[in-house]
Amino acid sequence: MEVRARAPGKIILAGEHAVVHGCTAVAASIDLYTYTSLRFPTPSDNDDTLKLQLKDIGLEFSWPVVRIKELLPEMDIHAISSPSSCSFEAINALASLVEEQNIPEANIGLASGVSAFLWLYTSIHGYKPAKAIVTSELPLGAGLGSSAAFCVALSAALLAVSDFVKLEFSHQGWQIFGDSELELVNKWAFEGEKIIHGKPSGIDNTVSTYGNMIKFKSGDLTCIKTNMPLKMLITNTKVGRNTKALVASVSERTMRHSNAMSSVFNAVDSISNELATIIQSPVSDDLAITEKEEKLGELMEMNQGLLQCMGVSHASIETVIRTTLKYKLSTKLTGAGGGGCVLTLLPTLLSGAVVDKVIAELESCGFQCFIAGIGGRGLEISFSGSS
Ligand SMILES: Nc1ncnc2c1ncn2[C@@H]1O[C@H](COP(=O)(O)OP(=O)(O)O)[C@@H](O)[C@H]1O
Ligand SMILES: C[C@@](O)(CCOP(=O)(O)O)CC(=O)O
Ligand SMILES: [Mg+2]
Repeated sequence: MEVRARAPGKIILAGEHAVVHGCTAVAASIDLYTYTSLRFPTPSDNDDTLKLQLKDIGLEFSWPVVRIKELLPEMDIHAISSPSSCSFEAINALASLVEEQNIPEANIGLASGVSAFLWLYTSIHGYKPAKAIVTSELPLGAGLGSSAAFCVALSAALLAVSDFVKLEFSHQGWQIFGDSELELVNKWAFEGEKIIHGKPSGIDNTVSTYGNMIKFKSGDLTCIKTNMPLKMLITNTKVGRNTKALVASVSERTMRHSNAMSSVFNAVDSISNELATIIQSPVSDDLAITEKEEKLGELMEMNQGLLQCMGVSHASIETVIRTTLKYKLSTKLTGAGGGGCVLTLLPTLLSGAVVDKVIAELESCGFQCFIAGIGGRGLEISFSGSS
């Protein structure tokens, strides 16, 4: 039997970074997914390895399970229901197991993802041989939450066939988990995110697990019901960056200027709350929508200014902002910044011709533009083959 899971990426409409420091943020899932499949070999396969294939990247990693046993301490399988953090010793052991795979220098960013895989796998299935295959529609390391989607899809596939979660599975395509399973997936995915991000807020794994649009503060989520159409242009600057390093740099700035940064974070908190209120308030007509869009655009610009104060903007992001401003459109970075993806609010009454012009101008700078569906599905799983 094979289990598959898919988990969406996300955009953050307001509050990235500040959310790591306990402030409110607003995020929505997008209709781009990371897929994982998991299969255990049969005895006749005579295969005693754990394999991870990153299909679209064209890389495959393989560890004899005895090698994993040598380096990683025995997991307490009863701890599946209460995920625990990876110890310092385990982090080092994972790093050794990953190092032995000689990841090409050009893909070295994947090392933390591979460590997270090994940690999640061995925590849930111990030293059992298996093959996991991962593919993703998300750009990796671009602010759209690929790390969280990876951890959520992986945790879900692993838990779906664990002794702990006994699922009534049907063979009818994508299904959703119950509330308690979703909660457990989200907790495990958060542990995986810690390995990749260092100090995640948990917003990315939460929105990837539950989908929709959410308001998130200190681990608590509130579902936001949107009362207006919301269209965002996503521009990938294609400038590579690393969330862990950016989150750490904001924390360092916070240590240096704690009062000033706490004012910056408080301002972001107010922006996120106001943005959520606007999105949820009822609309009567086109004029009301236009007014709301103007307010949202202004809040996005204010949030971008504060992200710049935190030191996470980038010349490429500023280029997108300048370009879209020529068309009176509001833009902010999304995710950790430092490059990666940028959001531009596309008002309902904006003509298709103008949108095409903006996209053409941005793409002429070497950026890549797309419009994704926002606030849709969260995690889903499916089974195939005989059990
Ligand atoms: N499909 C994947 N396969 C393996 N690792 C992944 C995958 N998706 C994400 N990752 C891991 O997450 C890292 C990117 O995460 P991050 O820097 O947080 O950016 P983002 O989450 O915005 O894409 C990658 O460098 C890799 O380690
Ligand atoms: C910067 C931050 O707020 C979002 C990071 O998102 P991404 O990994 O860049 O997609 C960090 C976090 O909330 O964990
Ligand atoms: Mg991430």
